[in-house]
Amino acid sequence: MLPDKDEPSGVGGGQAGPVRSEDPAVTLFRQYLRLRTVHPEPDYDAALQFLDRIALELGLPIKKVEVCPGRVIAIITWTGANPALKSILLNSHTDVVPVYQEHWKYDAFAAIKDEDGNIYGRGTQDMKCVTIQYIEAIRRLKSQGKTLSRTVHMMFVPDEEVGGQKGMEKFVEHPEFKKLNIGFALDEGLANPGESFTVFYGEKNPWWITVTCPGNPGHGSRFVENTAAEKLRRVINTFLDFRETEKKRLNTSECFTLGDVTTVNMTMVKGGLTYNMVPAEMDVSFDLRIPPTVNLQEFEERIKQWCKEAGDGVSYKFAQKHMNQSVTSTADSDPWWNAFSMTCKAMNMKLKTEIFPAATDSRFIRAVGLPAIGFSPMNHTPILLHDHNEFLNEDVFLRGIQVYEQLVASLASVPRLVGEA
Ligand SMILES: CSCC[C@H](NC=O)C(=O)O
Ligand SMILES: [Zn+2]
Ligand SMILES: [Zn+2]
Repeated sequence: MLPDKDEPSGVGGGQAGPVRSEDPAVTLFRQYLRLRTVHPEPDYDAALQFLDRIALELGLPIKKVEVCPGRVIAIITWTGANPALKSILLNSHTDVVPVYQEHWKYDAFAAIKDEDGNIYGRGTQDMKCVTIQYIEAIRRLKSQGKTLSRTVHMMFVPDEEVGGQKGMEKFVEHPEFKKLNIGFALDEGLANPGESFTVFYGEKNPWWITVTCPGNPGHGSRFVENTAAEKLRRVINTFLDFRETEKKRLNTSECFTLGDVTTVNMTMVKGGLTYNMVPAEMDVSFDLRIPPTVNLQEFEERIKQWCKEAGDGVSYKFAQKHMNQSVTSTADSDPWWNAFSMTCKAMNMKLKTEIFPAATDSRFIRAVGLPAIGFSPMNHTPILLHDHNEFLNEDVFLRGIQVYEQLVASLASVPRLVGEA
């Protein structure tokens, strides 16, 4: 299969048969996918240049705030008829995770479209699709001559995939963030293989923990007492036993989804110098994701106890420890949720509300007290974020633009709320 040319493309990957001309929104999506904003060295300049061009096309101002050296947040703003009202934030991150190219059918940065209209590339689901869908929805609303009462900000953020410390976590504390006067935010969600759309009203808290096990050193030919490895084994056993318990709870009547149980994965082990020296220290690291319903203080006490029981001197340290458990209202009486869910209902979309199993920049937005909903309009699509051969069908992508068109129009038309200017 031949890679499609950049533009004006149209043929489904060089197939014979009738030519379906490509929607310009799909062409733009494919152009954006070709930018290598991939870790560990994302080409953020390319993304910023692309966004400059978009702002120019839309006739909207773009603001850039460098929160850390080389880490710029860009904001394209469509001012509403009543700018004193709280605004709507459409958030997306510009970075993508790396690929194992040898496991991909096509070049992960060529945005190849196959004969079924499936577009392959890193970021097709996470979350370059959503970025372009926001842009295209605004483009269409503007070209229809619509004026919405609330201001809409599209925000483009770096470094979400590496934890957001130099991105959204910094920016929510920046005076420029306050100035945006945000009332409600949309951010990324996940695909759904069925007919429904999954909507996330909260997230699990990520805890990244390293447990250090000190022990007596000595010659590898002896029975050294109280070794690091013996303690390490106890630590691993307790964490992985807990993993089994949680795994068993999944898919039972009390826990329906991954968002309802604590996940534990052992992700790194370190220690030792040579075959014949008993090491003085061994380390093990875990990635834990804890639902907002868990008492975090009690949970940390359990970890403390596990370490104590593993032996003398066993200690732990956090590389990430998120404690904010705020969730966004999905009550019918909530004006934002009402606008969101009613608009989806009017489009005959079935929604499934869940807790996001991993972490997104929404956690920083919720942590400063703002409501945020995680939503990527991809149904009939396997969940392939961070996976090989990530793809999105162009029809699903195009339908998502229509969804945002309606959603943005109704969210930015939510009448003045109590306490608003
Ligand atoms: C905990 S910070 C890392 C954030 C990352 N986000 C997307 O995959 C995640 O691992 O969930
Ligand atoms: Zn993402
Ligand atoms: Zn991701």
